[in-house]
Amino acid sequence: MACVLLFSRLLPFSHRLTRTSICLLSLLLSYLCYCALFPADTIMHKSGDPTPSCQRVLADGAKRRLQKSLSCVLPLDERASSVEASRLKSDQKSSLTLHIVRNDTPSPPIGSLKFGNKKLPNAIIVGVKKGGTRAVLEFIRIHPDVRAAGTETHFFDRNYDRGLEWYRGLMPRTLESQITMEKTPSYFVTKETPHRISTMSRNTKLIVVVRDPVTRAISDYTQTLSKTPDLPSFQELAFRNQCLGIVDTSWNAIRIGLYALHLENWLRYFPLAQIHFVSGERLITDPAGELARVQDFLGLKRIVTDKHFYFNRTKGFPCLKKPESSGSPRCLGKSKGRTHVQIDRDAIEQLRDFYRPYNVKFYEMVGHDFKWE
Ligand SMILES: Nc1ncnc2c1ncn2[C@@H]1O[C@H](COP(=O)(O)OS(=O)(=O)O)[C@@H](OP(=O)(O)O)[C@H]1O
Repeated sequence: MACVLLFSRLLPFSHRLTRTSICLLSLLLSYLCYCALFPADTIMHKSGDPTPSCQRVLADGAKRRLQKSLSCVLPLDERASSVEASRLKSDQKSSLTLHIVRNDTPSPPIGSLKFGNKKLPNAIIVGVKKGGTRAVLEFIRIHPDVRAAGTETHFFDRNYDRGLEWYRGLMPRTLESQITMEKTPSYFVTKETPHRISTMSRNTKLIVVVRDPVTRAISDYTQTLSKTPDLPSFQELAFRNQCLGIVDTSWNAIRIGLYALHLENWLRYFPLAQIHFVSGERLITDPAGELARVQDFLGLKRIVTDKHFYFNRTKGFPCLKKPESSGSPRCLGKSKGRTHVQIDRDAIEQLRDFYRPYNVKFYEMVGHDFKWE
């Protein structure tokens, strides 16, 4: 209307128009002003969506910021691999979304999203490399009373100088009732580690996933070869003199399999009862059985059972079933369960002969025959 009045005053000849023509002109001008002020797409939005667009932009931005804050609170690896963490995350996300819809205030209650405290681990999977350590950690952490650091910390072998507070900082937050875990397979063969862990706490529970040392060595070699294609052959590395059957114990892939020798070092600091041995072979054929024993050892209720696993034919390994709440079935990554490099039968037999006395000694020490023939 203001447009019309202004316009009619500015027109020098308006006084000559009749009352009817002024009315018609006013109507036309009103329409033109209206179109100029409210373009077509704005009008469509307004009729189709009751939320004012600026409010929508604010809400979307706030939602994005809150989701970002969430990823800071929960580390990526934990969110990716822990069923419990992803359940928690989706709960938090939906409650935050509700928060945005109901209030115009975009600031999230971030403080209230943190729960529990970061504690030093009560239990550590200390080895062995290529034994099945990732599988044990991923399977045990679906237990609601277990939370674990997602990545290998290497605190007691490579990062000890950083101090215990640095180590604690890597741990997930836990409630009083939950236990904290981590896994770093190289601990088992690092001389200083048993003493260092016992200095942190003599009560730390230790888990060692052991596997036939010959298969383990081939698995180890297969992994190294995938990163270093011009590596010498397995036989060249494993033997000082293959004709005479002299094994090169200085090669790490061979040395790690001397379980009895490494265990002696641990027994100087920890009683045998505080160390639990998981069979890497049975972990594949009967994951629920092995996990039942791990739960008993950790003093946990047997919650992880056979209903959590299924055998994935394509992968050739057990995987975790789809959790009830959300998510998809989970197998371990491509680097777990690789096809091994073919090694000739003679070399394998020679290595079996080499390891036999060490294996027998190991069975005696732990009071269990793992039947690595
Ligand atoms: N469920 C399931 N899925 C996939 N892989 C499984 C599983 N259970 C045990 N394994 C065996 O775990 C082996 C890898 O061991 P680690 O996780 O200890 O390896 S690592 O030291 O962390 O690199 C890996 O060794 P390779 O088969 O030689 O790749 C597997 O044999």
